[in-house]
Amino acid sequence: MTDSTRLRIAIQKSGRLSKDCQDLLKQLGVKLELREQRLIAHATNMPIDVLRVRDDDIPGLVMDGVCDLGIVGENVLVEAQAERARQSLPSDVNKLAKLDFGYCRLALAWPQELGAQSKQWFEGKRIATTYPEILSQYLARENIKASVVMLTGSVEVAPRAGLADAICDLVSTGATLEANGLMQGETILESNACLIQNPALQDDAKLSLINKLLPRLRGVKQAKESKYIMLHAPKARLDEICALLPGTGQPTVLALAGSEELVALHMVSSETLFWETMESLKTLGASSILVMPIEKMME
Ligand SMILES: Nc1ncnc2c1ncn2[C@@H]1O[C@H](COP(=O)(O)OP(=O)(O)OP(=O)(O)O)[C@@H](O)[C@H]1O
Ligand SMILES: O=P(O)(O)OC[C@H]1O[C@H](OP(=O)(O)OP(=O)(O)O)[C@H](O)[C@@H]1O
Ligand SMILES: [Mg+2]
Repeated sequence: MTDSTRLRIAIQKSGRLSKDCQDLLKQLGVKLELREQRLIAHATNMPIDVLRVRDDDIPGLVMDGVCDLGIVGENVLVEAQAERARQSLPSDVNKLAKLDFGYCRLALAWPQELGAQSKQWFEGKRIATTYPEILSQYLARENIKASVVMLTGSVEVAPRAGLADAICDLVSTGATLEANGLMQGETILESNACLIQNPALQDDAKLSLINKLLPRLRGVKQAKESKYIMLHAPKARLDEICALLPGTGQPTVLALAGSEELVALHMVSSETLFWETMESLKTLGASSILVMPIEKMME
């Protein structure tokens, strides 16, 4: 029996988003005992239950209020919203955050041997996809009359199998398209994993728990984008050195024992192109440069 007073979060059970979702919950301080066979995991330190389901089911579970929160790819969310709106089912969610994993794009592709094609080529063709709503909306927008062949997986084999002339599927590195002799065309949708909430949620205790988790989520994101930097710098070039390291707050400048010209500088920086920056710092006279990852941050 599940307890309806506990915040319910739906995540993908096994697939591309599962590990990132589990890691994120851990970084947010949610302690879970995940057992492979269990579809519900109870947090041991917060009133949170995690439901582990197929990703396609996540938007509906959140829209119907079965779960309060969900983590799902925007591709699946947009498709479910269009399908449910057409069936007059609840299709609203509050998008609380775009997450920094699950990046992919939904794109058109066709057999490589046909070479480059314009949009007009799709007229009268059969296009295989797992995203019939998004594809149909695109075709209507572009005024292309083509038929949509719905497949739940292995879409890339459809042209070779004679099921379709072209496909509309997810692409990340492009390796799957290449392996299947397909050429990538226009991107219809760019997608990331996102955190969604049931818009009708009114339970004060659950809302305040969400309001506690959201700053932590921002802290995790900010920590990933930041580095802690320690270096020795000539006093005379301190301003130039700091200018190379955009960051939060003021740097800490400490005296170095036995040195008149050098100081130690510690700071948090959002600079990411680190090898290039370190080389520029060296030419300004910096030495003993250490760059360290930050696990959590709260300003
Ligand atoms: N190659 C990729 N790189 C990054 N993210 C991806 C990639 N392919 C898919 N995704 C994202 O991850 C989500 C889950 O992908 P996955 O392939 O695990 O789904 P699935 O096979 O439909 O899983 P399920 O069994 O849960 O229905 C996709 O909806 C998309 O948002
Ligand atoms: O451009 P790429 O980096 O090759 O990634 C694209 C592939 O990744 C996803 O499938 P996944 O590998 O998750 O397998 P699935 O289709 O069995 O879910 C997607 O459906 C594509 O087939
Ligand atoms: Mg799925």
